Amino acid sequence: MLMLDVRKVWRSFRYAGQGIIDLFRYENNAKVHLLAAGVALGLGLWLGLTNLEWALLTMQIGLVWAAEAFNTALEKLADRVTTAHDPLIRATKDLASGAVLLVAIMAVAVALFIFVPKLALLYTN
Ligand SMILES: Nc1ncnc2c1ncn2[C@@H]1O[C@H](COP(=O)(O)OP(=O)(O)OP(=O)(O)O)[C@@H](O)[C@H]1O
Repeated sequence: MLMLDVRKVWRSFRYAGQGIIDLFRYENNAKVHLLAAGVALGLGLWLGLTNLEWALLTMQIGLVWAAEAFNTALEKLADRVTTAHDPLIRATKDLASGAVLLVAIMAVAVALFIFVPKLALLYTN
């Protein structure tokens, strides 16, 4: 029978929340992404965005944070496997951080598409 264990769901949320707190508390790159998101949200509030632009911006911020979280998780797992120099660990970590970089580049591109025309309009009027 379909029975929902609400306490288990709540516990999972708490663990996930702790993961998010740890991410922004201990990971330097995540702090950079947090700052960048703050700047983008501030710019959005200042310049005024459409619902679709807010949706795109929010999505990009979420994607970068999630990629950073996955990257951090993989790094920790890799360090558990070995901290000795290892070509597969190097490849794993480079690929994971490459994924973050890809998403971050796309986020910058989306931000430019949204903000540049608005800033141009502001400074040409
Ligand atoms: N055990 C290892 N063997 C080989 N190369 C490694 C190893 N650990 C780290 N590296 C190399 O050093 C880089 C940085 O790894 P590190 O674990 O220090 O992550 P970080 O400085 O937190 O990087 P990131 O910016 O991706 O969060 C890796 O991308 C990889 O190229």
